[in-house]
Amino acid sequence: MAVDELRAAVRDIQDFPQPGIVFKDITPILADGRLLRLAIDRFVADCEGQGIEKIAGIDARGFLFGATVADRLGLGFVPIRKKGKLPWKTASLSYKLEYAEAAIEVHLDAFRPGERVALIDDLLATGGTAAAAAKLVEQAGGNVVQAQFLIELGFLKGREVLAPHTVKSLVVF
Ligand SMILES: O=P(O)(O)OC[C@H]1O[C@H](OP(=O)(O)OP(=O)(O)O)[C@H](O)[C@@H]1O
Ligand SMILES: Nc1ncnc2[nH]cnc12
Repeated sequence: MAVDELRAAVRDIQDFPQPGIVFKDITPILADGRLLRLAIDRFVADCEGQGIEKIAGIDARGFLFGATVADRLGLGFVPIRKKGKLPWKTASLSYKLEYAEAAIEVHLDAFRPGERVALIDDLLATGGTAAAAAKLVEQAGGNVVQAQFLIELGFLKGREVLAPHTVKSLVVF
């Protein structure tokens, strides 16, 4: 099955970026044209029928998938960036993730009021990053219809942190 091929290609790196973390390395998927297309096809299929009007991608790995999906669907793409990178007026939030703390920002004029947004990132772990991103989209006027991930680490229960938003993941570990 296609999803099993994606799962098999993810590489586990022990103790990165710090002891105790098993890092899910997606670069083998990015490096394989067939697998990359397969992943993008699945992301696109999960958007269909949802009336999505804009894609928001989370810095940095979420840009790889988000912008590609946006292009496939003929939609605009909004970057949710790590603090200090966006040049205009922003909404900003600090958050905790599996192995760090950080802050992300979005431009305040990124969405039309009520615009239907799919939020895309490579990986859902504790949900800290995606929950902060969803709040930012809403502070900027967007309506988060769903959050989509290549990988979900189910045992970290990020899905519960994102509730009541709909979560769609291609591969669950
Ligand atoms: O669910 P969480 O516990 O919040 O973790 C998930 C986040 O962690 C990683 O990003 P990271 O901040 O390492 O940034 P990168 O994409 O720039 O590597 C990953 O790409 C997600 O954005
Ligand atoms: N275990 C993990 N592997 C890759 N990216 C992550 N982001 C947060 N936790 C992660």
